[in-house]
Amino acid sequence: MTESSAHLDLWPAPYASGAVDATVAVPGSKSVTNRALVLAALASEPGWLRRPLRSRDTLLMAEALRTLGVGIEEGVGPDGTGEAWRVIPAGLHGPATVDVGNAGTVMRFLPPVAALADGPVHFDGDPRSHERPLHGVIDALRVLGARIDDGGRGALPLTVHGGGALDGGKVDIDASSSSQFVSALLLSAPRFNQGVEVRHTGERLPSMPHIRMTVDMLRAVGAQVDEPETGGEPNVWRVSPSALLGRDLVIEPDLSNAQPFLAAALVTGGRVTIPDWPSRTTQPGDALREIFTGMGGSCELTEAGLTFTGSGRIHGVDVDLGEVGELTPGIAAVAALADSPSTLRGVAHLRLHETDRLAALTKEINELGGDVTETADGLHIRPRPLHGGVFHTYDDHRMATAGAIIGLAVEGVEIENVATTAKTLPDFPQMWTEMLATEA
Ligand SMILES: O=C(O)C1=C[C@@H](OP(=O)(O)O)[C@@H](O)[C@H](O)C1
Ligand SMILES: C=C(OP(=O)(O)O)C(=O)O
Repeated sequence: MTESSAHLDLWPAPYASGAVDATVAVPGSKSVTNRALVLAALASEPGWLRRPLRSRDTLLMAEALRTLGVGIEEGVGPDGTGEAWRVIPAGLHGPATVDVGNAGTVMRFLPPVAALADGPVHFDGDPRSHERPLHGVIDALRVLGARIDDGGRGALPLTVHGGGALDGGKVDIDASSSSQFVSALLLSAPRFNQGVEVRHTGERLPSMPHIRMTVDMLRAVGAQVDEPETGGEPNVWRVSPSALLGRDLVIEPDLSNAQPFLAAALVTGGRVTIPDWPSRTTQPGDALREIFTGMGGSCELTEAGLTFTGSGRIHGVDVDLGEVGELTPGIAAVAALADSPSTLRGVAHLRLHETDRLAALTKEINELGGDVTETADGLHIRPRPLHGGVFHTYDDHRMATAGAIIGLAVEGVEIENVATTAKTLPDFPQMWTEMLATEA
């Protein structure tokens, strides 16, 4: 926060002089790709992932699984169309070293996989990865029979001393700091000797759609899952031990990465179509249809995809984003440009995401002349006339896209380190520029 702008890598965020009118094909979902990779690696037969996301987070996941012995080959899908990964499960071996980068999915989903390997697996990542919560996974794995050396930190770096198999069984966890603790334990559980029974004992559990995604994807590969939403006990998930099927899976577009493009329609009073928007999905980004409609505009789901049309007015919202926390930076950016104040609630856990997102959004929007205050669990955003300036991103892909949204309406915004979007959307700057080339 103290760097002088002379040494910064700055990207002039394009200003929109008119209404955008574009179709933007968004690459595959990070959350679906990384779950599909883990499940395919644990299956008893080869499988295919078609149209996988290729970004820092998913390449780190693929590389980590390869390091453990899994085959992941480039190819075209069985029907001859589209780029694909063929995943060939194999015995999981240590010693191995896994770089998690700053990927929540890698640092949380892979220690349970490593517990099944036949040797030590060392995990480390970016400096920020040492600060992100992991205790839920570490403590739970120990209860389930794993040996983990974390130097008493309850966080990265750590070594999982895989014993070739894991007992599994019942475990209580507090997943109020990340839903990924629950997803991590469930994803590998079919391969635990006794499966797993996970009970969340803490306060609010964030990001429920992502847990639904885990359950749906487990069921799709043949796992038996009991869970609260289909008649199970509240806050308890059970996965039985079983073999998993290798599947041929087409990865949905990343609806959270569609957010900045939909926001562009809202902010410029234009129109953006996202092809292949799924008619049924567990992705949290699907909530944008309702949230952005409430902020001004309308959407229509047709054969062509989801078309969002801005009305030329942007309204503030009062909304609990606890289920869809990863949408917060983009919603905050739009809210800073609205005609009335907004309150974003239910997202205290964002303080431990890629960066402290509540502090970062507050500081960066205020430095452009905004009036944002942090609350215990979110943000109050009172729109003010904004001016240009540097928008710092703190190695957070969603800070970069949030700054780009503001830059559409405010001349002279410069995004520091826009390349950080490579975490989930490496082509963002080019896609953004191309979208704007179609201004009406
Ligand atoms: O399981 C997943 O794929 C994710 C779950 C959520 O994590 P938290 O519950 O830690 O917010 C979300 O924010 C993250 O971007 C992806
Ligand atoms: C919180 C996010 O990522 P991660 O999977 O690293 O938790 C995100 O993508 O907004």
